[in-house]
Amino acid sequence: MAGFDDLASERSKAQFDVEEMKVIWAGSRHTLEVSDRISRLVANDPVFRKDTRTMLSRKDLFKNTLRKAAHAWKRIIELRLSEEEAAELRFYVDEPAFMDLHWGMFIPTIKGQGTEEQQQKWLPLAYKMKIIGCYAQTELGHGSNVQGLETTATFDPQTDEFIIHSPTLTSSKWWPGGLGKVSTHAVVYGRLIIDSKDYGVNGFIVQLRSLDDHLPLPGITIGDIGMKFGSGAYNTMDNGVLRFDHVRIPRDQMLMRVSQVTREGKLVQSNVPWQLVYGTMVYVRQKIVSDASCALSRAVCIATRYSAVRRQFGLQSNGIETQVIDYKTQQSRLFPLLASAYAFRFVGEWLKWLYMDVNQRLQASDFSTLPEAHACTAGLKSLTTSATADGIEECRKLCGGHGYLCSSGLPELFAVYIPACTYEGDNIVLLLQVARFLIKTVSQLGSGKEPVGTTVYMGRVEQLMQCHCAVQKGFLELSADLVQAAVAHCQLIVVSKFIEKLQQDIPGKGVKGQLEALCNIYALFILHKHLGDFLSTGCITPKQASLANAQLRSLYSQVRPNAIALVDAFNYTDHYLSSVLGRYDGNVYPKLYEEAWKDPLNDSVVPDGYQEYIQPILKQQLRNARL
Ligand SMILES: CCCCCCCCC/C=C/C(=O)SCCNC(=O)CCNC(=O)[C@H](O)C(C)(C)COP(=O)(O)OP(=O)(O)OC[C@H]1O[C@@H](n2cnc3c(N)ncnc32)[C@H](O)[C@@H]1OP(=O)(O)O
Ligand SMILES: Cc1cc2nc3c(=O)[nH]c(=O)nc-3n(C[C@H](O)[C@H](O)[C@H](O)COP(=O)(O)OP(=O)(O)OC[C@H]3O[C@@H](n4cnc5c(N)ncnc54)[C@H](O)[C@@H]3O)c2cc1C
Repeated sequence: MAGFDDLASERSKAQFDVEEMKVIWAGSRHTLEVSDRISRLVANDPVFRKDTRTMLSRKDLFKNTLRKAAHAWKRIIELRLSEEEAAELRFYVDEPAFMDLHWGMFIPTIKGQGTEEQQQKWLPLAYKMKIIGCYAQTELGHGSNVQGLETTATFDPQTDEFIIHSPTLTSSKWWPGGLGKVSTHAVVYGRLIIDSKDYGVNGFIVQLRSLDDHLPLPGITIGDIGMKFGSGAYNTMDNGVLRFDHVRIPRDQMLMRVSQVTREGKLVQSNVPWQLVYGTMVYVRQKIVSDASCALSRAVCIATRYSAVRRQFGLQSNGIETQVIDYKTQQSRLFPLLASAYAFRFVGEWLKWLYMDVNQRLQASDFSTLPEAHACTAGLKSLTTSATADGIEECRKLCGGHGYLCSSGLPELFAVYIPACTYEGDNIVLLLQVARFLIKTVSQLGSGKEPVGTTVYMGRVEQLMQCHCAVQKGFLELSADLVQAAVAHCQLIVVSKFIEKLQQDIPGKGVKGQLEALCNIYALFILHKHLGDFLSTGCITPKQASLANAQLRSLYSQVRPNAIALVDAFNYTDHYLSSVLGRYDGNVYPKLYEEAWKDPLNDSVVPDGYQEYIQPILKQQLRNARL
């Protein structure tokens, strides 16, 4: 078979140990073993099939998601899966659902912002799924501006309770995932009011629905906010709307690690920075960076395998056309994305370490690295999600017409992925936070602090920082240049962490060589993309720039024979890729043809509606023709 032979021949060209590269990509032999075993468990379970998703109505789609979530939970219990294995299973089920927010936000919030006592009360309930929680921060009128939230939590000393209320339409909670139809509880962010004084935004655990009949509790109005981008995609998630009409909760349901309210209604600030109220967002942003490398690698795997199977023009002496992966234009679009996937993987590993390090320091009341953790998670979340969203779309285009078919897996991947540029912090708003951090950092240079990083990339950041920003009325008015400086700073981090990765012990024949090539491709691609910045720094000359470009092109030739092996190293099952174009066996054309007939439109040869609408036209034309 053409496609199969092509991929088999490509795999025989590999100049490195693919099995060892799989370990590098997974992070360790242990994580490779777990992800390999769990991904195959999911792939072989018919309940987790994904190919019908785009053909279901919203209600059937959602009910099917609930069925999958219940089955996943049942398998986790039956197989006694560890937390790590359970997380892998939810990842490979590959369907946005309330479980993501229960495990990925509700539980981390209680762990990060609850007192020991509150953790002991609520975590066992959450871990055993006796309650299902969501993270209700964003409102109809405010998402980016957390300090602008309007929901109120007013302390009532008479009853030792907080009264949770939605005073305006714009204070309606709006967007929280899992809120619309499933969650029984939420961490609700609202303004703490004591004795008519506003003490700003805090988190409160609020029960939303009865645990007996799932009906909303008194004073609670709750529902789904409606269809989102794409047909299947994120519509498996019940992003919800929630309003409170003076709902009372016990005082001990305010998350009190950061600040406490005493029985007398006195606010006591603990010794941790108030920004810990934002801690869950930092946690999720670092996770999103790893998720970006997964989503981008998935799209690149599909586009790379298809580029090796697809032949177009360039008839060769053996009578067959040229593989499109051999065209320099295809390589110059595809290989930087392949390099970016690896680059984001490694910076995601580092960010996970940074996040754990910050948390360990917090335990010892060392808050010194919190600002850097915030800036890095915010900036890298912004950089990697924007690049990944653009990269998935580029992979769709790299697959030509067939990339636009749902059976390619790319439209669905794009539709599910792109809100990552918005949720957990709009990407521009987050870059502004990085810019603010850079301004503070630059102002401290010379006081013993020296910038670190690769010279050329460092020079670019410094140059971009020589722009104008003005502080007006306590609100930082940042020029767009500073946002570019923030992007440059994050790209510097990505390149630096890739270089650091290469300094580690990297076993396996040829593995380090391939990673060095990918690191150089990423660094030179970014240099080429932002050449104006780099030339304006004076760190490189036009001659050096053209040498760098030539080097980039020669690196593409170096990667070309290894491209299929480099995407095989992601170790994705065909189920996870859910793409006819990205099949491991390359058997594309027969499968594309087979998939077409599965579409419900092909259930009948003559389509519904022909008799009512088309036949009369044709008949009329026929009559006209006879007249
Ligand atoms: C896993 C499963 C996946 C599951 C998959 C994921 C599914 C999707 C789920 C989506 C969930 C969501 O979207 S949840 C909702 C997400 N929402 C957001 O991300 C909102 C974004 N907005 C914000 O974070 C804030 O409003 C922000 C923009 C930072 C501005 O905050 P403020 O106005 O309070 O503060 P500022 O005046 O800007 O800054 C005051 C100081 O605090 C610092 N600061 C600000 N934020 C900080 C932070 N997070 N940590 C530390 N420090 C911080 C600043 O650097 C300043 O420090 P100094 O300079 O030293 O004073
Ligand atoms: C799929 C999805 C899932 C979500 N899940 C959750 C959830 O589970 N829980 C939850 O609480 N929230 C959730 N959200 C909400 C999400 O966190 C917010 O939408 C996000 O933080 C962006 O805020 P916003 O909508 O207010 O955007 P806005 O801030 O209104 O953005 C609009 C435009 O204004 C610009 N802008 C805003 N402020 C500035 C500024 N100071 N300077 C320059 N430009 C600015 C932005 O860059 C953007 O271009 C979800 C959203 C989506 C799409």
